[in-house]
Amino acid sequence: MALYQTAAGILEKLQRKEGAVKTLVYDSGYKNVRQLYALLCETLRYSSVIEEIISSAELIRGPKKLPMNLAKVLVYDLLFGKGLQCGGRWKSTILAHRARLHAELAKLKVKKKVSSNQDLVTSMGGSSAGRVLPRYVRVNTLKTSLDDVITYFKRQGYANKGKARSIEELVDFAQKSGKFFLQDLHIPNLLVFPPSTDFHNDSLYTSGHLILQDKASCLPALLLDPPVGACVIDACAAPGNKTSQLAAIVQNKGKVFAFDLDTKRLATMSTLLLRAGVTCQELANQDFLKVNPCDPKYQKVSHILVDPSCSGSGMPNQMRVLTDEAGSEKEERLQALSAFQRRALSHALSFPSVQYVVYSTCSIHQQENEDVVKDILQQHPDFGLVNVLPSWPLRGLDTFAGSECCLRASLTETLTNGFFVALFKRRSPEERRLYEELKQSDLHQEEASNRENENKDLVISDSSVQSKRKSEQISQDSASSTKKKRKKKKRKTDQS
Ligand SMILES: C[S@@+](CC[C@H](N)C(=O)[O-])C[C@H]1O[C@@H](n2cnc3c(N)ncnc32)[C@H](O)[C@@H]1O
Repeated sequence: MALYQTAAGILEKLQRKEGAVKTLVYDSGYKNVRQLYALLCETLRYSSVIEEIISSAELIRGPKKLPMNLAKVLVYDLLFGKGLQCGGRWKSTILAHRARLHAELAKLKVKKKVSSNQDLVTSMGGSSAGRVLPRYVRVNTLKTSLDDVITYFKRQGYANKGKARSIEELVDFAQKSGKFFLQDLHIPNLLVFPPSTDFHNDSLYTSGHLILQDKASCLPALLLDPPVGACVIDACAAPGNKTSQLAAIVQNKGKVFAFDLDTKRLATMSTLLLRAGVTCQELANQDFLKVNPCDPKYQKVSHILVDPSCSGSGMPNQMRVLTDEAGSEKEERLQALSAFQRRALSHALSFPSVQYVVYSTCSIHQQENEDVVKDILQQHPDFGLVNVLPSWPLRGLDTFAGSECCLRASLTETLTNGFFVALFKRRSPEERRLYEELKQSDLHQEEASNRENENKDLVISDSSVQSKRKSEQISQDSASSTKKKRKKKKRKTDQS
């Protein structure tokens, strides 16, 4: 029963906005973190279906009524999960209603004209456009190679369907079930399996040869792309999936300094890194904002990954919780988060030798994404954006000139969790000179058109359009100048 009581307690905390699912799961002290997390994610995904069934089956009526959140997790496991796994006093209550609950589920399917549980969730707004995330599996090259893993899966009876050519192909693939897999078209060393595939008990997963990581969350480390032997910082690192990816990219040779404020998450991270064969890390239970950039220890840090705490609104199981928040509370929370994100990103850019900084969130909110990037670019003219992965279909929202250099990810467009990534590069002295010149000429232009406007009211709209065009040009010029330099490197990423 502890499983269901703990899960119900977490659902309550989520409703009181006391944290994100993952954090609350880690904080609960429940031993089987994976089991608890899976139960919560699925209960949240089925939430509207379960609520409707509970209501029509009149499950929580009467004097000794079952608490709503406990009812939700129990009904989830009875109808959609592994069957009830407890012997507590509420089990008999639920079992007494079993036939009625199944009947209400069947009625609801008829009403919604669907036959599968997944279609029912979709029809009730639980998941976008009937799209389901496939199972993404990153091959940990610290322990094995892509070829060896492919050979292993073929021996296990999985058919290799080759490399995907388009996101549409992945979408079709994700509708299927069976023993086969594809290689991803954007991320090298990423395999894609049908959604129902479960590797939690697979020996390659338990031994750290495979990392179960959403495709979008593989982007930041991939785009940062530190060279072998580089000195890297992972600013907000736990539970460490991106740290292990960074360690694989530098081939365990340089150094990965990883910081996190949360002791429990850091402990989980230690286990994850040990299992993944990471040896180049230095973990610190420390506030990244208090790390001294001038400490000689960080003198050689050339690449920094900033993946700070965010609303998590891009995670499918979080969407409902966030959209249910009252407007003003949501706004306050977003403001607090984006203030921290600005400080963390700005702090990263202040390290004296840093050349590249990648910023990412699993949020869909502009306040945590484009707005943060725009402000930071204004505060740090010595950095510009790199136009990463040109073949990626979903770009930053058009809120500032150059926002198309950023990447967005979503279930409907890229078949991933909702995500955002921007890569900053320190401008060379030549790029900085060019940038200042263009900025200066833009200011002159603006000044001239302002003076003109004082005299001629009628040309106001034309002048401001001209001024806007010019500022767009600046960003494109600086983007294309950095783009040329990165082109060779990024072509490699795109092709692989
Ligand atoms: C989105 S999670 C990071 C996920 C991680 N990058 C990964 O891929 O596994 C954000 C992390 O930032 C940590 N955090 C929040 N404020 C921090 C701070 N001031 N300094 C360091 N870490 C912080 C949180 O504890 C949390 O673990």
